[in-house]
Amino acid sequence: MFFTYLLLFTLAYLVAVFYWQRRRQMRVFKEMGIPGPEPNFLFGNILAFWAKPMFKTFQEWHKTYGETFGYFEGPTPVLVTSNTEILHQVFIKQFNNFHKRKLWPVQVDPDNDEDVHLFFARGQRWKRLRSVVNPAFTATKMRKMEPQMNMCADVLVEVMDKAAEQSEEKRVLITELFRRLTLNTIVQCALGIQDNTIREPESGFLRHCMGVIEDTTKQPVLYALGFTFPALSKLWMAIYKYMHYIKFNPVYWLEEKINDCVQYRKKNPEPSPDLLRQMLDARFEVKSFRDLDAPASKEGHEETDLNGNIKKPVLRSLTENEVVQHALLFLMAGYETSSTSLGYIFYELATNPHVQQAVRQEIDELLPEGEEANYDNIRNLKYMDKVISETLRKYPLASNVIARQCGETCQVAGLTIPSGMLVAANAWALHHDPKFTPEKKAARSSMAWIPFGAGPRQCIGFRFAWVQMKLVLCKLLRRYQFEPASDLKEPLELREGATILFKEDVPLRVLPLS
Ligand code: HEM
Repeated sequence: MFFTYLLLFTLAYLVAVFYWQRRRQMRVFKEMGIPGPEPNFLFGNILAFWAKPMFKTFQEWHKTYGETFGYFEGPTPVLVTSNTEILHQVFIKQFNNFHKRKLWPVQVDPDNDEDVHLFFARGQRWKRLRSVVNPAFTATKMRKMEPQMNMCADVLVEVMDKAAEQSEEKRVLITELFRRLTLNTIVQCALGIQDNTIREPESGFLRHCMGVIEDTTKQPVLYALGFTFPALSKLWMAIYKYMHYIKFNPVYWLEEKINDCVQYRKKNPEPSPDLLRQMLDARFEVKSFRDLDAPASKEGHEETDLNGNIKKPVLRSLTENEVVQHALLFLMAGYETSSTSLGYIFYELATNPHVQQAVRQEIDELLPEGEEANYDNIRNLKYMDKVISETLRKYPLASNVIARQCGETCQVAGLTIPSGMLVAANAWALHHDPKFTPEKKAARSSMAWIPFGAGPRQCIGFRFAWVQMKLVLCKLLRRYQFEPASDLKEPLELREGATILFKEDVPLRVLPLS
């Protein structure tokens, strides 16, 4: 009996200590004078995202609490803001102290795991990876990849013709086609594989990439536990891996394909413009990534810190595992974002025919007599640039990843941000703020338009995506008139997955121009 009482007393004591600690942690925003929704001591505010997607919840909280507010993911405080001064400080000026991305509760350990790529890496490791991968995305490299992009767009036209012919109304579900196009393009440009995904909806690459994306939304309970008890992250990751051990994980299929490709390319080292060749040339035979991150002083080392200020050398090389992980990252980061963006652009063009006509007119004027669009001449299509910018302003589809974690406690625009706090950009509220409409573009802050994030960790594939979108626009607008199909639902209904995308595919009429 005594032991039962002792056990009950100990349990009650531990629960009380836990409760008291959580309550103390959750006072942080009140002490800073920052408003926000009342947190539950166990989950914080994450249950709100079960009822409504995060990007919509942020917009509602923005209306209730103003441009800067705080909430909790389990015990972790997240400061959400659309204040351009705070964003500028965090993403650019004080990047040295804010170089860490927001971590998800179930993911690899960014400091100790071999399988970490650029997206999750931090500190010197991130700097090394970014400096190796950056040269693969220069203007010169994009110019070399453009013929591949154009070839993929040609196949898209062939497939679109067939799809339109199958219905009397010439109705086509465009996002499914764009997904196949952008995956095919990235497989060719990143891996150098002549894939046929656009023609084959059942392609292995498409099925497995979609499987990975879908998987990010499939374990809400595991994710909730991860947010609530972040200190047990290794346990959540082990459970996640076990679940995939008994149920096939589509990532394994992709890793195997990429690994085969890496082995083949190592044996056949011909020069090629694809991203894999660039990374293989920077491959270095070491036992562990730690040997590459250790400061060294040999030739080829950078001598700057994360902001490019203090001297701290870093080796410009990748391990073989890092090459595979980056190839996988480019597939995943590149195809879904670009296809969803194209979906939004064509939806907007179909529902705003005068804008569609103006883009077409600009193409006809600047690329007369059917001159093929290429990397150099598409730079003159300035109205098209505006249409893409404006669409991404309306729909900042990758907004949920634009966040940073504070390293050491510091001052940001008059606020004391404690170590470990997350700062997230409220991109939807920011982009829809009447202060920052396109007409006021000249006067607005550079932080008012952030669909690709901001600062040194801004999207590395920005130029790749932009060139691809412009080439596709040229190809399709010269050939077709786009109109809403009879069953197009307006306004668009959106859902949140890895990106913010359409709840259902977008049906448009694709009418060949005479
Ligand atoms: C329209 C298409 C795209 C959009 C809207 C988009 C958006 C974003 C955003 C918002 C971020 C986070 C930036 C930040 O935290 O400041 C990001 C990061 C990243 N994106 Fe993209 N992206 C697109 C296309 C691509 C493509 C085509 C690739 C690769 C081929 C790519 C590769 C990456 C990588 C590797 C990162 C992580 C960079 C780092 O942490 O250093 N993205 N992207």
